[in-house]
Amino acid sequence: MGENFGRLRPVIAKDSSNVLLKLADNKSKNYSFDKVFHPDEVFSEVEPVIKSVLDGYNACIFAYGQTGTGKSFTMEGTPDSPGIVPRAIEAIFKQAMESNHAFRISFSMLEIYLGSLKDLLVTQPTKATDPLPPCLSIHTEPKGGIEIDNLVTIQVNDFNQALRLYRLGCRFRSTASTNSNRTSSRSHCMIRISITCFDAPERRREKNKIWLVDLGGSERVLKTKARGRRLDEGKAINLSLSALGDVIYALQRRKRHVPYRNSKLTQVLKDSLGEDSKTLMLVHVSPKEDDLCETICSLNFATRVKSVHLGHEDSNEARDQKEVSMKNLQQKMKKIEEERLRVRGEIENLSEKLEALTRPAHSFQEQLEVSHSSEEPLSNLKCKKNKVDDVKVAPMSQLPRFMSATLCSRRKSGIHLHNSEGKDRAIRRKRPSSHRAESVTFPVKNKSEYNSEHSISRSSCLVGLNVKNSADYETEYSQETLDCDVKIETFLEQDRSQRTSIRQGAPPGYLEKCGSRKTGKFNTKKFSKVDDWLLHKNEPTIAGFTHRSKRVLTIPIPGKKHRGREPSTAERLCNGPVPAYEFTAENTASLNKMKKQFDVKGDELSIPEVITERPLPMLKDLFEMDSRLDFISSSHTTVGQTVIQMQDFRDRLLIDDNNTSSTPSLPDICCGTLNQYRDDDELYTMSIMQPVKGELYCSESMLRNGGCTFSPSESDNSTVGSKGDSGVSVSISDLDSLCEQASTEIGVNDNEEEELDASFEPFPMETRPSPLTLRSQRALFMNEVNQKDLNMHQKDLNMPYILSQGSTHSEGTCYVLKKKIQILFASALLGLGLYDLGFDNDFFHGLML
Ligand SMILES: Nc1ncnc2c1ncn2[C@@H]1O[C@H](COP(=O)(O)OP(=O)(O)OP(=O)(O)O)[C@@H](O)[C@H]1O
Repeated sequence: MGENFGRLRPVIAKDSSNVLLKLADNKSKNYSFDKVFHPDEVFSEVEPVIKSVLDGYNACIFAYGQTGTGKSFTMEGTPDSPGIVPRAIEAIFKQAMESNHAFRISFSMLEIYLGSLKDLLVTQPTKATDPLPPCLSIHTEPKGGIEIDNLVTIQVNDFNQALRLYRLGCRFRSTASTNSNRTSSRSHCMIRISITCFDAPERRREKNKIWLVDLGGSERVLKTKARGRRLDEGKAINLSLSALGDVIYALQRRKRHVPYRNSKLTQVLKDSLGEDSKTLMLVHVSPKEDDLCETICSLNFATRVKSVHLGHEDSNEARDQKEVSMKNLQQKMKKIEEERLRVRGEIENLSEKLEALTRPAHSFQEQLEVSHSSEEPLSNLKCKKNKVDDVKVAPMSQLPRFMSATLCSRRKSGIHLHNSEGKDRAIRRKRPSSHRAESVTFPVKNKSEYNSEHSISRSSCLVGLNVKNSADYETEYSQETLDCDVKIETFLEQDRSQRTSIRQGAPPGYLEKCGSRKTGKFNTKKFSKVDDWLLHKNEPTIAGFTHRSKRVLTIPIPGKKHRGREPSTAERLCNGPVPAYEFTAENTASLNKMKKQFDVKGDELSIPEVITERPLPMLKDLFEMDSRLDFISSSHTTVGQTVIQMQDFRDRLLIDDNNTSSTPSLPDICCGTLNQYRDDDELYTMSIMQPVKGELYCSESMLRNGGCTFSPSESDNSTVGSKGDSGVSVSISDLDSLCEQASTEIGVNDNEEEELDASFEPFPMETRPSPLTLRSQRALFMNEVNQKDLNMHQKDLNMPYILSQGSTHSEGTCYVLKKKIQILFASALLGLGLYDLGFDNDFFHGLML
């Protein structure tokens, strides 16, 4: 404050942030600031800025105000009362010392006089002969920093060094006496403290600086009445202050262009006013009433500077634009997500379809389940590898062309082609009109109209192929057979002449010599052929049956009660003990007869001479020992996964002669899959359905019912008893004839038969049940049972035992059927590739013809 205060108009500091300026007696104006300082409180606001400088921020502290208002006094102070500059320098060194980092502090000092930079640390020439100091120029570094070329920068190690330099520079400042201030500053004095710290990554930047600026005072030329050089100095100061105001205004309005280059002052302070710099402006005002206008201008300028918010905050407009852009992006993301989910769903659906199409078949049974019914001409000639009836396969027309099943893909995936109408068909197999056998040839009932030969692989997947011309598919079939180890051949009856050329494993001419089914002649030559075939099959060509020739069938002698646990199937297969069987007193006599007949002296009756003396038993041998096989009780054998139980077979045959009145329980006829029915020709046909759980029970009822038909079926309830769909039907008369021939050819003498027959009670002809009543117990729940039939079936439940072993050859049906069971049993023992060892095997059928 100068001494020429004149008349004062009080500037009232209402509180620490508001200033009330009395404009007139009844008029005043209020200004709000961050802080209204008491003289002793000024530096308290400077210390935080100093701390930011040590943290790497650029900073600027400048004093602004009317001339003579005490700016230089505030910044420089006095020796007794140091101003902002010395105290700031002192604070910098103090905080640097307290820091863990090592700082390099440099000191520079210049003034902007008449628009030019003047280094205050360089001795100014006093004579014309003195060399001129280097010219200072401002340039911008690549990183945006402002550097002043040729400016003397002196590294200072402590506060005193810096203070001496500062005082040295102050001595060169341009000052002059004006009407407003005897020691008026005629320039802008700028002190730069540069700080460098390399080992502090947490600092904002390695090298930063703080400007301590004592601005020249704004002055009104008319009031100061400056002339000449003073006037020029005043104009230059006002001009630079105006440029500073413009920069502040541009920063306040966040204009894209900030006019830094309008003055040297703003150019030098460019990197210390904007961006992330810390700026502290000290506004000085005069208390004099005459300086009211300058005071108002200074306060307005301070208010504008106060409203400047540097940094990267967005404007409202930019914020709105960002919000709109964000919403648009969110909508796009939502659409993309929806599209992604949709595509993912499609991919999953296609994957499921692909998996269904490529899923391997679990068993041949599944293949049968999905095989075509007889609606398609050749459907039952083809095997299907996969079960696809539950899978909805897209029509071919809807699939891309590249996804259309090729022959190879069908073969592997089990895709069935569509019928001629192009409809998808859930492939179902009813009773086949053809038969399958493994490595054997067999006749097929002439039901379908196809007349070509086809060899079908079990592992093939040709079920459902709408084969119209066999010639077109012969290549396919031949290809299929290359992939499998078991070949299945199907033939039409009228094509038997061609069978020898394509069958596998069977000796030539085998089937040609078989008797015709229709003739009812039991041509036993086929047994020899089968024997030959068995010998031929002795080669271990079928996995799992290479040791079958070593099997020994041990039959427990009746009367011996075997104790111990129930043997497992494996044990039974390995000649283990058969399940315990306790004979009653009624059959003891029969036992003794049988032991005498076979000259058995031990407790066990075995047939090693048949099975062990030869690599493989001959079927004729089995027939020769048919009576012995009658003793087979609960014998089990397993081939593959199928168990055949000759359940209670012996019990039906070993009835004491003296106990003819006994009424043994009706034997279990078959497992729940057996059905019988009567057709119009009074053929009593028995259909043994697919074994349930792999077990098949053979029993007496089979013997009593004139014929049997063993054929595969897809389910328990399908086509049972339907007329004409059985593969083989044998009339009673035919079977009788067959039985008679068979008993003769296999060498069963009359004496033996009579002896055997004597042990059984013949079933009186008058009480012989009608074919209908011959339905078994098990057939009750399997057949379509009406109330009428049910009443009749009640009789069946208590039906007396019927002689199974033909007492006369006229009732030899039982005999032949027994033979068939024996053959089945033997086949199971030998692992003759019976398909699942159900009675649907073609080998068995072949033997029946
Ligand atoms: N707070 C104060 N206490 C005592 N004296 C003061 C104070 N403030 C300023 N003065 C005196 O007022 C006179 C003018 O002060 P100063 O030179 O600091 O003003 P200025 O704003 O720097 O003027 P100019 O802009 O012309 O340089 C000086 O003689 C100074 O000693």
